[in-house]
Amino acid sequence: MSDTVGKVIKCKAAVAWKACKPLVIEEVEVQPPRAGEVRIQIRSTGVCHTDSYTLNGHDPEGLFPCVLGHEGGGVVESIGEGVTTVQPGDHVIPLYIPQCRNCKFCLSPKTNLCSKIRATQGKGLMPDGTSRFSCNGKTLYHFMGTSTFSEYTVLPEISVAKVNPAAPLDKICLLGCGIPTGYGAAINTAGVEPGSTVAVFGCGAVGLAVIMGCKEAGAKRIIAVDINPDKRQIAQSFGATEFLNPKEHDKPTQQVLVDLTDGGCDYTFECIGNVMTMRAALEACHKGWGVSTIIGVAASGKEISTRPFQLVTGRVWKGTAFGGWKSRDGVPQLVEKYLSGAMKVDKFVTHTFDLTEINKAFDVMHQGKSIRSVVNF
Ligand SMILES: NC(=O)C1=CN([C@@H]2O[C@H](COP(=O)(O)OP(=O)(O)OC[C@H]3O[C@@H](n4cnc5c(N)ncnc54)[C@H](OP(=O)(O)O)[C@@H]3O)[C@@H](O)[C@H]2O)C=CC1
Ligand SMILES: N[C@@H](CCC(=O)N[C@@H](CSC=O)C(=O)NCC(=O)O)C(=O)O
Ligand SMILES: [Zn+2]
Ligand SMILES: [Zn+2]
Repeated sequence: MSDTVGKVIKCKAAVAWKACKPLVIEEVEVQPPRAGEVRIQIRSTGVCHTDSYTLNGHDPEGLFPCVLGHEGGGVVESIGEGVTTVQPGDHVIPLYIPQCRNCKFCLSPKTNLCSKIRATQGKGLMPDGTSRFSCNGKTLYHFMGTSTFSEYTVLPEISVAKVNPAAPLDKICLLGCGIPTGYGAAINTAGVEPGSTVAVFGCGAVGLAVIMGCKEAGAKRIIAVDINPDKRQIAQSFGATEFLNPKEHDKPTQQVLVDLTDGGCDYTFECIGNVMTMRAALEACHKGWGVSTIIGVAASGKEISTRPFQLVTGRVWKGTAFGGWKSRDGVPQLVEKYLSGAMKVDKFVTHTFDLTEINKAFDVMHQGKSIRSVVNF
């Protein structure tokens, strides 16, 4: 048994003190897990666009000071009373959508949106309404129920997926968000069929994972849409058959796509978080049957619009969170798929940093240079 069990752990974490300010590496105190909770030593974490969105003050639920991060891989350090599904030493992926297996959402095959702890999670707190983090006597909020930008973090047991320890945590941490989200959007949410024509707006990690899912589903044409010309080559390496840079066209992107595809796409995906591209993605769908799936997270106060006629004439607007995966069941399966060589993960990692360099991960994201940065502890 580790000598930290039952004790407060002092460790390093990247603290978001205020919106729009760089993260600060601090010594934080992490309380032991309470009943039904698990304390995890985080070994690696990806940096997702949603971390940047929240740090930049765009999330209506964003709270400061907090510990961001939701794409982690780690090892269980200790467990609280009553925890039965994981034990110290287990390799785990923190889950921002839990799976309690009991709530009406978990019992429905139609959704992965377990709501057992959503209310407290959205307030930056553990299910008992308190935080496990503090720094110099000041309480820090949790983020997305995961807070992986810390050497240690505490999660509810229902928010932890136990995974095969043979898988490298510095790669499979990405199975905590971006890859399952995009891949699942194609496979689970949209249900892309063989022979389909699709368009994917935004070629970051999420969009590339959509492309990967569409290719696996047998899509005939996969049109990657991005304003960053550097994304052409990488999108094609993930399976895009064509690349469209809206900046190279005078016409609206939806018109370009409709013209290119004899009336529109069977499926489109928005992986940017911009309400204008959400509209373009919907309007690029084929009359009668085209389905557009929103994945991108738009800033506080933004609303989508289109002519209702677009829906009257058979286009469908959908959305997805974490690609529809029921998390504790799905993530270990995706890890096995990766280990079998049937799913790309390593290729998404373009940059690695130490915790002290975490702000550089945000810099390369904003410069359009990275797909995913992984921070190793
Ligand atoms: N629903 C869910 O469960 C999840 C949602 N998300 C959300 O998905 C979105 C994508 O995340 P992620 O892949 O990490 O983000 P990235 O920032 O890595 O990728 C976004 C891509 O879109 C490009 N882009 C920006 N503006 C436009 C535009 N107007 N037209 C075309 N392309 C554009 C960017 O170009 P450039 O290189 O120039 O920046 C970049 O290539 C975010 O909104 C994120 O918050 C993420 C995970 C889960
Ligand atoms: N808190 C925001 C919405 C943020 C959001 O939509 N998050 C996605 C995951 S994004 C991951 O990178 C999500 O899963 N949402 C489902 C949920 O229950 O939060 C807001 O209030 O608008
Ligand atoms: Zn994410
Ligand atoms: Zn549930």
